[in-house]
Amino acid sequence: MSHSIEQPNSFTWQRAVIKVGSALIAPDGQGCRTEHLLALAQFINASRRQGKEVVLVSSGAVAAGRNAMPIDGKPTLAQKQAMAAVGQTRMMANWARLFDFPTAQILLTHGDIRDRDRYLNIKSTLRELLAHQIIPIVNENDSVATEELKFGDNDNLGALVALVAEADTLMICTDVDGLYDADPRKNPGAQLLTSVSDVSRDIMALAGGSGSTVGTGGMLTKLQAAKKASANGIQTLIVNGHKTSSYAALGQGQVPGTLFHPALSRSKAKKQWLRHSLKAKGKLQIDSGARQALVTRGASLLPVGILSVEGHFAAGDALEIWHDSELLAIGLSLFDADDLTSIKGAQSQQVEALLGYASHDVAIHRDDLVLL
Ligand SMILES: Nc1ncnc2c1ncn2[C@@H]1O[C@H](COP(=O)(O)OP(=O)(O)O)[C@@H](O)[C@H]1O
Ligand SMILES: N[C@@H](CCC(=O)OP(=O)(O)O)C(=O)O
Repeated sequence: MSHSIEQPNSFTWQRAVIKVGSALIAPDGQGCRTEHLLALAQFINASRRQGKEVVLVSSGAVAAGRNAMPIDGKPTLAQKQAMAAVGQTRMMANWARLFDFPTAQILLTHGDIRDRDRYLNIKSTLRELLAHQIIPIVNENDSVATEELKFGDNDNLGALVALVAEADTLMICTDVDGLYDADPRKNPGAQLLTSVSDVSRDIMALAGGSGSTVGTGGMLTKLQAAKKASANGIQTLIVNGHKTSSYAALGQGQVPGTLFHPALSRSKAKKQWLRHSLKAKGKLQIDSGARQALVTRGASLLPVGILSVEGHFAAGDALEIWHDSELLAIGLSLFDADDLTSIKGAQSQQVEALLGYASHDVAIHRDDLVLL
């Protein structure tokens, strides 16, 4: 088996997606409480003071809206969607009370992340919010996403958000200490696994369903999320959000639950993705100043350094970046071929006038660019 029962490992992180399950928001299965969120909010505050960045993925809309719509028996899908609509605002108000900096709501469906234009917009929005020290709080758009409410879960959403947000860490806060070798609610002798290096079939087979009335996926969706994150160079932690000691340990760089190691480094994962999963749709020639900025400063590519644009491509497509006869880098363009041709060589402040609309001031953001 590829797992081990060891002493807690230490770990470091810089940008985390923290996923908070319904059980922590609504411990009684309905309404919204702060009981289990205070210690987490303090941890987030302290982490931000150290310059770390956090995106929250918060469940709990359905549970938070449940007592506004008393019904007999199991709610129908439409009733759950209505509960989510009521509960989402309550849940956001609950979070806002815990932070002394602004919070922002982002509601997503899986379809939004699959659509290239929407994906780019989500990415840019997250980037801007983080740059302005605002904490994005993401949830599924339950009221519009039929199949998401039926099959969707915020653990897998958390992994996708970690990818879009370029996070190095996914922390899943739940009501259990981590991954056990059997569901601890049913097996009192179950052992906690502190470190998992490969989310193999053996590991997947350990997962049972949700133990609470409000949780959606149980341990299985957490393992799916960890697998996805790991394949993209992101580490995942499952921690018990019911225990304040979890956050104290995290604050000291210790792992209080289960740590899933990334399968490869983030830069390698990104390089593989850009190199092998995406076919370049165009070519840019850049000048020596831009080459210098990319290579020595890891800077974004500005329109001013672009000498020529070749190919038919849309915003979001991969482009090769050349300097003379040297293939330097691959990156995702923020503009389509026509717009990039119009703004090549221009100063960033001229972009709006040239295109006729306000847009990005870089052509390829440094996070979307790998040097070869
Ligand atoms: N192997 C396992 N190890 C730990 N917990 C497990 C395991 N299998 C199933 N579970 C259950 O998963 C639950 C957590 O998932 P869930 O109820 O969906 O929480 P959340 O609302 O935080 O997503 C635990 O309370 C536990 O009963
Ligand atoms: N989007 C739903 C929660 C879905 C979900 O995955 O819940 P959970 O298993 O508690 O993380 C809501 O806000 O109620």
